Order: sequence, then C-alpha cells, then structure tokens
Amino acid sequence: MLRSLPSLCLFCELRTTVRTPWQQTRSMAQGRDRRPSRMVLSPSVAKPSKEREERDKGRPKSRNSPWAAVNQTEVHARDARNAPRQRSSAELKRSTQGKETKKKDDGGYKALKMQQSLSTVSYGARAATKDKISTIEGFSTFELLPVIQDSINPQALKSLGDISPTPIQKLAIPALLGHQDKKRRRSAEEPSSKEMEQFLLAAETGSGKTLAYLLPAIDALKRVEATEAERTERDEVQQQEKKATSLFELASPEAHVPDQDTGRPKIIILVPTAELVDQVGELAKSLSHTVKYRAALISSAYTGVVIRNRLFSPKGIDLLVSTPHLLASITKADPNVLSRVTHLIVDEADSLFDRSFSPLTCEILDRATPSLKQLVLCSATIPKRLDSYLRERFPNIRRLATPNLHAIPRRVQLGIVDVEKEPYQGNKDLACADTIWLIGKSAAEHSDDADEQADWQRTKRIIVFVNEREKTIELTDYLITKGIDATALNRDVDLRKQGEILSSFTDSSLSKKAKPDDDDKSSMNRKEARKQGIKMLPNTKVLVVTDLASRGIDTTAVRHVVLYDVPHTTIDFIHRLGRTGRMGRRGRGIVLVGKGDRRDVVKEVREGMFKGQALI
Ligand SMILES: Nc1ncnc2c1ncn2[C@@H]1O[C@H](COP(=O)(O)OP(=O)(O)OP(=O)(O)O)[C@@H](O)[C@H]1O
Repeated sequence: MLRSLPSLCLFCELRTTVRTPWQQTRSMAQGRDRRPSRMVLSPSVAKPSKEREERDKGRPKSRNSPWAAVNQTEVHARDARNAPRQRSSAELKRSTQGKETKKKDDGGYKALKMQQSLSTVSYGARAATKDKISTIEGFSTFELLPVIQDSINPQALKSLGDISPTPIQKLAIPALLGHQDKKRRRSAEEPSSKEMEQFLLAAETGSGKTLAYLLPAIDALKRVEATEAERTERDEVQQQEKKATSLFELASPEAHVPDQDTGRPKIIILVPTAELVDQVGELAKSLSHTVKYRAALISSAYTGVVIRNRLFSPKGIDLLVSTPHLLASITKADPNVLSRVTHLIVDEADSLFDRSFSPLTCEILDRATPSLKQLVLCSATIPKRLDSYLRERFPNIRRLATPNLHAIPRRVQLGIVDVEKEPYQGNKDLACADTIWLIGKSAAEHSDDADEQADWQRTKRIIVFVNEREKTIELTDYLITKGIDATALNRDVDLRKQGEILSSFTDSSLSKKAKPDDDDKSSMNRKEARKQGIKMLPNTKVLVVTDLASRGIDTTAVRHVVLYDVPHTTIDFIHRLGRTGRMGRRGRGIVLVGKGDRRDVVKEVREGMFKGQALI
C-alpha cells in the first residue's frame, strides 16, 4: 500500500500555524514524556560571574578600555612610521556584536526568542576562541604524559588514522592540565594544595567532550602516582637507614596497613544513564590497558555482586564511572568511598543539575569536596537554570565554550514533511512509515566513501524520536505492519536490554549486538508480519525512542533521525538531532509537522542550521 503512494518531497513548504499558549499548555500537559523541558538555555555561557568581575575591578585598565584615555598625564602620540593600528579583539567583538543585534532586530529568530529555549554566546567571544585554538594542530601540542599521548589513537580512537584534536579538546585539555598557568600545574601535583579548580566544558553534540575531560584527569592521576611512588621509595630508604643505625632497638612488628585504594576511587565520572556508564566506561577501560590504571563502571544494569566486586576489588580502584543514583546510595552506607576523590566529572551536567538529579549530584559533590582538586562539568547545552545555579554556587568556575556551542552543524540537513498535505492528510504514522521507506531505499546514495557505503548498503539505522513513552510501542507496532524492522525503546524496557538495543545503533566496535528476544512483543509482531507476507524493507533498522536515547549516546552509525513529534524546546532539538552528524559525519533530520505543531519554530531551527548559527 505504501509503495503505491506517491512519494512526497521531504522539503515541502511550510504553512505558518502559530498555536495559542493555551493550546501549547494543554498538549504539553498530557502524559509524562510530553511535559515540556523546563530548561532554557543560558544567554551568557562564556561570561564570567559578577564576583569575578568585582575581583577584577581594582586591576589596571587595559589600553583598549573605554576609560583608557581618561586622567592621562602624558601624551601618547602614535608613531606615524608604524603600520596602521590593528583592531583589538575588544573592538572586533564590539563591531560584530553590533551587526549581530541589527541582524536579529531585522527579523531574526522571533519564534525561538519567544520560546526562550536557547541563549546567546556573544559572537565576539566565539571568534576570539576560534582564533585562540586555531594554532593548535595535534595532540602532541598538549603536555600529556608520553604513555597517554601514545594511547590516544590506538586505544581511544580505535586507530582512526590522521587525527587532530576537536575544538573542545583544544580548549579544555591545556586548561585542565594547567598549561596556561604553570603555577597551577605545580599546585595540582602538590597533594597538600587545598584549592579546588572548577571548569565548565560547553561544546556541541558529538564533538569529543569525553576525551577532553578524560585525558587530563588520567594524566593528573598518573603524575600523582609517580610522585607518591618516589616518596614511598625515599621513605623506605630512610627507614632502612634508620634500622641500620639503631641495631639495638627492639624490632617492632610491621603494622598492617590496609590497602587504601580498595573502594576509594580518585577520579569519579557521573553520567545520567546506565548506557552512558557503559559508553564512557568502555573508553576509560580501553585507555587503562596501555596507561595502566584501574577503571570500573557500575550502574543498576549490573547485579549487586558485580557492583561490589568492581568497587571493592582488592586490587583497588582509580577511576569509577557511575550514575548519581547508584553512587549516592552506596556512599550513604559507606561515605569513605568518596574520601580520596581528587577529580569529579559531571557529564551531561544540564541533566545532572536538573531538578530530578540535582539533590543526588549535589550530595555526592558535597561529600567529595574536602579532597577534591578539580571539578569538571560538561554539557552540550547550558540551560539558563544551570547557568544561574553555577553563578551562585561556583562563581569562579572557568567557562570553556566552543565557537559552535548551541549550533547544529551545517553538515546535518533538516527536511520537513507536512503531514497535513496529500497523501497523508493528517496521518502522522503513515507519513513516518513512508519517510522511513524513502530513506531505506535512498540512504546509500548519501554515503561519503566506499567503505561506509558498503556498511550502509548492509544496514541503515534510523532513530525516530517521539515525545510520549506510550507512543514508542504504538508507533513501533504500526511500522512493523508496514514492513519496517522497528524496535521500541523506553524506560519500561529492562536496563540490560536497553543497552543491547542501543548498542546496535552505536559504533560497531562497542556493539554487543542485540539478541532476538522471543518474548519481546515487537519480535512477535515481526514474526506475524512475515507470516502475513508483508514485504519488509530490507537492511533497515529503526529505533523508536523518547528522550531516553537523546543524551550523550554516541550513535555514530546513525545517519537519519526522524522527529515524529516537534521537540518542545530547542534544547531537545539540539540533543535529538545531535544523534546524527557526529564527529564530522554528514546526517539528515526529518521533522514531521502536523496540525498544532510549532511550524514557526521548525522553520527557524532549519534556517539556523542552514546558516550554521546558534539556535537562539
Ligand atoms: N579528536 C578526535 N578525532 C576523531 N574522532 C574523535 C575525536 N575525539 C573524539 N572522537 C570521536 O567522536 C565521537 C563523539 O565523541 P563524544 O561521545 O565524546 O562526544 P560528545 O561531545 O560527548 O557528544 P554528546 O554531547 O552527544 O555527548 C566518538 O565516537 C569519539 O570516538
């Protein structure tokens, strides 16, 4: 039936339909997963806090300051022989800001502004950052330990070939290592130092943030380890010398020193879901094979015995990846687990400081603070709520935001399907099935190279995002009746199964390949569809999910994302579309726009993506 339908152009024109606030509120209020995100992106991510500004008040003003010409006691005439004065970065910043404001006033993102979901990071600040990182070319520029340098390509990046650091890696690795501040580097090596450094890493989705925080943390761990080993050796020599000089003293029995490393990790990485624990944990473990440290990952997807054995292994533990829920419950029973933490990394910080996670994250943070040397928060989107929280709680946090923050890369195209038009006439399910058939038949044409084309010819992977949990099952069943190999993923699915399902949409090297489950309803429906002789779309796998799979999951194998429902905020747009076009790859998003959907928002998001601008 589907095949007989005329193909609809994915990029048809939009009719502008603006919903009233009442309509939006009503539709948002239906169902848990349909609730709008309360998060609103911050307009001043890279801006230092008021306290920091106050602190800088007394400092001498720069020559470029607007007050630089006031109260001068000498004439500073410019030497005529010199070349014309270069415009300072502040001047450039001011001029770009001016243009930016004018452009927006000329009728920029009205709907997005009304929605207030995304914020501005000044384009001057973005340009300055771009300049700053443009000189860094390879990982060898960073003062990482040689063993870590040598492990980046073969272990962390699976021998990708010619690799160079991404913008966030160029920005964050030197800062976290303390390159710009030699004094800080020395103090980081000095265990007695009490000062805790705080960093916020803000960079677009799929830009390698994990490696940006992981490499410096491991580097610090290994340096401290080396210093401690030297000290122990020195102490032992001194002890031996002491023993030799006091021959007549009674030999005291060797005191038993319990292994201090058991259940006392030094680096903790917090992530919101069990799937992310596995993903980040895999990366940490792969580096540990050559760098030699003890990494463990724990989440509620593992049994109590496994969790205990990993955390309290007699060999000790250096790095732990966990969800806040599990770690907070463990530390309630045994607070000493956090007694030696020097590096706490909060990945997906916008989620982990959101209302549902915040109490647990803060509890862990408070308990770990006495020993903490570095706190790193990391996120692809900075909601206003998080921004103000950070300004209040961590006024001195160092903000490292990349030039493309809050933008969806231009290599990701956004197509729009008007569900109200022929042949769908309001039938979104049908529009979704037809879109998947079109992609399934044409995806190979969009491949970049021969190898990838071969992969895509084998299996095309498509993620369909819906706003409601119940809809995942309903839509999956419908798609199966239309010959599409679809699987539903929502919070009701067993955690272990969730990981297996997701793994076939992430990098093949991490893939554990989901096993067919005979009790699974979708699986039964698939069998039924085959029995009924429904023609199946070959080599295409579809995952129907809620926001569960929109954060952090490295779905590098996904080229197409279908937004069945229009996301409630631009934050959701960024995260959902961020599942494709990762790390320089091309991708395509298709949004199905029906009656009552915010067509104006979709249109502006598409324009912003086309221009490569931040969605503000
Ligand atoms: N320098 C690099 N060169 C090439 N690939 C890289 C580099 N750094 C990281 N990657 C790869 O990029 C992919 C995305 O990395 P990662 O998951 O850390 O992104 P992210 O910024 O955390 O994304 P998200 O915001 O969605 O969580 C991974 O497959 C990783 O192996």
